[in-house]
Amino acid sequence: DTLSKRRRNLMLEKAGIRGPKPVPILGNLLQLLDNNKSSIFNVMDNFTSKYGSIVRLWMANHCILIVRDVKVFEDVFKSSRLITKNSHYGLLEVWLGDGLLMSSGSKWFSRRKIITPTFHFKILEEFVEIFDQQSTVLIKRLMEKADGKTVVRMFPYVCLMALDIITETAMGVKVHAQENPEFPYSKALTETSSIMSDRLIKPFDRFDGYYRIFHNRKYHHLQECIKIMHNFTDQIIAERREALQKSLKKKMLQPVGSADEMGIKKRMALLDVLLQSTVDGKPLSDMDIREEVDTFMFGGHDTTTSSISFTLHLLSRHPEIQEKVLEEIYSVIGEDKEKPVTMKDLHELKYLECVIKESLRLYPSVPMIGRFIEEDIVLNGITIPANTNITLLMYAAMKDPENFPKPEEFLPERFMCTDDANKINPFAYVPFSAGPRNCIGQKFAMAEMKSTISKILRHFELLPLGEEVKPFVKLVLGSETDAQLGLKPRT
Ligand code: HEM
Repeated sequence: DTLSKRRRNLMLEKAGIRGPKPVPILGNLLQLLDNNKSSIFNVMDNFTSKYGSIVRLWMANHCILIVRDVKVFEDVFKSSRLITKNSHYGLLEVWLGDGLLMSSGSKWFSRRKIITPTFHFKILEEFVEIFDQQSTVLIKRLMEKADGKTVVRMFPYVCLMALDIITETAMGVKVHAQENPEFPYSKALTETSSIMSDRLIKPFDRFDGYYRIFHNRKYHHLQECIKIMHNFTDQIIAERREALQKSLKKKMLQPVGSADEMGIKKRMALLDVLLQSTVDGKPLSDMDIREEVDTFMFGGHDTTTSSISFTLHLLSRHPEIQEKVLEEIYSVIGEDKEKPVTMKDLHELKYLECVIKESLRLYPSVPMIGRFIEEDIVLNGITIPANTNITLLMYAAMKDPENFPKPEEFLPERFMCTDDANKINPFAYVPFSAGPRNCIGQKFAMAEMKSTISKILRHFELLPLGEEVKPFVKLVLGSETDAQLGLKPRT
């Protein structure tokens, strides 16, 4: 280990990669200890402005490179070898097992292949109705606050809606989280996300042994929450498997999702697609499916909550942009507030898409991602030694003035550019990551966000009330001040 440490140090030094001076044994852990949720961006930015676009950190024996160099991003994203996640993700393992987000090597490859059709356009199209129904429930809840004066904090409202959407689309069940936030599964999920977020940014808390001793109560609560979630997912899988088998027997080999005797088509949940998938002719086991369903639940609700909330806040501060989105909505959907939207309508909301993209640039739900380098590799001409973690600071790259002039400004028009010469570098704009390990739920997310944001704008004018957002890192991007705004019903 000492040899490997010396080798890594020598190679990085030779490549001119620098970083803060490590102390024996702990490395730079102490410099990272006073990390709190909102200061982590400052800590990272201070490192990169002092040491350059690639910075070396030591956490005990773990070497971590933090990177904001877009050329390195490009080499990482294009590589089919660099698909192993780094140690930070280990925290999620008790919950997500070895599902798509966490797995690597041939397991990841074969899973990705069978899960890709799960997000097929035809399946997503069926979900538009769910997006619409759940945002109708949200509108009802918001109406109580919509007096044009009350400051509304959007995150908790949006979160429960996103939870309802992902539970119904992933598992095919309604948990009514918006009406009943105390439902054990929904509560366990939000509490797990919150505990995991706290642990992620505290280097010592990440170690299970340490956390168990110093945060014993929380440790056991976390185990309890995970048990509740696993039991719930297991139960749903068992029910859906049985329903599938019955339907195959009864309806002459018609899978779930096909039309019943009355000709009424049953909607497929993502889980049903997995139940019908095979690897080398064999179906996935209940455990395999649970990992993937839990991964969808994790990947698919906090991320969209964050992006929808930040976008609504931004729109409340930019009335002229809000007006432009509304005009587009009227021209595509019409002025009837209750009319359900179709996938085709959502596709046509091009300006709204630019608004969401720009919001994700300024406030990326996933601000950084990590990889583990298993063997020496050349990235942007620099040989990076094996056994190194890299963290890509996507939030920083997306504010680089070279690729995004006036980087701090909210300018959705920058995404309207159609001429090739001025098009945005695809490796500089990466809120959904890029390459083989990009976000598999990207189209799902975009449809959900367009549907719910347009629904809210059809019903309310968003007013610039309350405090400004103060981004911080949870598992995904949150805001210390929540996402505040005022609401005025449109007549
Ligand atoms: C605004 C919304 C979203 C954003 C910004 C986002 C972003 C990302 C990013 C950056 C990654 C790469 C993570 C990494 O390399 O560590 C990722 C992966 C993933 N996302 Fe999303 N995501 C969003 C919504 C969703 C939704 C709605 C789902 C599911 C319904 C989903 C499911 C996944 C899965 C399963 C992966 C792992 C893919 C793999 O490793 O092959 N995401 N997402």
